[in-house]
Amino acid sequence: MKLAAIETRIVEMPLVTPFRTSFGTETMRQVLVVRAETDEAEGWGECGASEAPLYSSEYTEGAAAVIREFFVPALRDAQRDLGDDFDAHRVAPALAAFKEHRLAKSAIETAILDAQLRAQGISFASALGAVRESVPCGVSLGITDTIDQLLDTVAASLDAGYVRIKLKIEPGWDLDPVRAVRERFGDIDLQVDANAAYRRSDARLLAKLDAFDLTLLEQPLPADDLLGHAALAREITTPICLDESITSARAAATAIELGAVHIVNIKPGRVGGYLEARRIHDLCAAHDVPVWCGGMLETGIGRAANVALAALPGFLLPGDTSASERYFATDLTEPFRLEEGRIAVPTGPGLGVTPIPEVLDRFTVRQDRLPC
Ligand SMILES: CC(=O)N[C@@H](Cc1ccc2ccccc2c1)C(=O)O
Ligand SMILES: [Mg+2]
Repeated sequence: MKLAAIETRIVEMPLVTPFRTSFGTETMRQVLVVRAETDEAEGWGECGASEAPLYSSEYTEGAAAVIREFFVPALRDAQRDLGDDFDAHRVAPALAAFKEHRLAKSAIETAILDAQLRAQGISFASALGAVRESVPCGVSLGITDTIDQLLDTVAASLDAGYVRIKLKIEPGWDLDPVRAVRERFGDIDLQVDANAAYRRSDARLLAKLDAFDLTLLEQPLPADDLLGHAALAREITTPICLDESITSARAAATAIELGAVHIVNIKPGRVGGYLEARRIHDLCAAHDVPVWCGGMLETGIGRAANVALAALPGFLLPGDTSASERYFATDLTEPFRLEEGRIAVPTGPGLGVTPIPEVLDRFTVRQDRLPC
């Protein structure tokens, strides 16, 4: 393939409701959208970073800068050296010298992979090894001002058909909301996500969650505290799921070997792309570790790729691949809809969806075209 240019757009889309987690509240999603222009097709990718480096160290403007200053020149060099052999599988090696910036790397790799697959007429799902035509969907519910507000959002989510409820928790908002949801809704599939808000000294408090028979407790401790998660796993019965800690297949292998994780939340952006996400899926399957597909409040671009990934064999638990309307009144692509608790896997070439030009233009606040 011949990569002619990478175009980056900073897009700002209002969220239908504020999304509050232990690390902050989002009311607008600022997303970096990447378009890869090749001689045969164009491809799309999305960077999961947000305006501020609160989930991880990456943030939207920083991702745009690292792509402009370092990644595009490196892709130019890779094309020069590889000629026609350049393709999406050469992107990660071409960018490997640059440390971290995985969300930005993922957006570039996805856009180039999408262009390649569209040119070949192959869907993302078949390229990744999907085995299902639709995937069961869970929903992630933010921290609310009152328990009653939370119970209303849980009721609305169950009415909408979501098959699993995930509650954000933080110190001071944990046992009470979980108990209230259990008392009101019985034995629904329920899990919690702390986004690293607790410490090892909170083990006795976290052990009290065992009474509520949760499917999992996601990332209770800091991303780099694998030994803490391993110790916690010996003190509580709720299965430990890791998100922020799992930055690569090697990190997943380490966490599994240390006994720090029972279930893995796979987020392609967090691990540098869909190809590494597939490797983590394969590694976890070899260790009988269930995985599910996490979410970063993606637009339809990232959502399409995530739904395809979630259709792989080892994705045994419902993910955070919620419908577009969970986050956006108007999505960049045709909206993803929940049907009987499931979302259909796109079947068209590449991602199978494309941004709607006038919507993309309406939400674009900045655009750069970087020749390769
Ligand atoms: C659906 C869900 O809970 N996602 C993340 C947290 C999260 C929440 C909000 C975000 C806003 C902008 C960018 C990334 C974000 C990630 C998680 O599983 O931990
Ligand atoms: Mg999480």
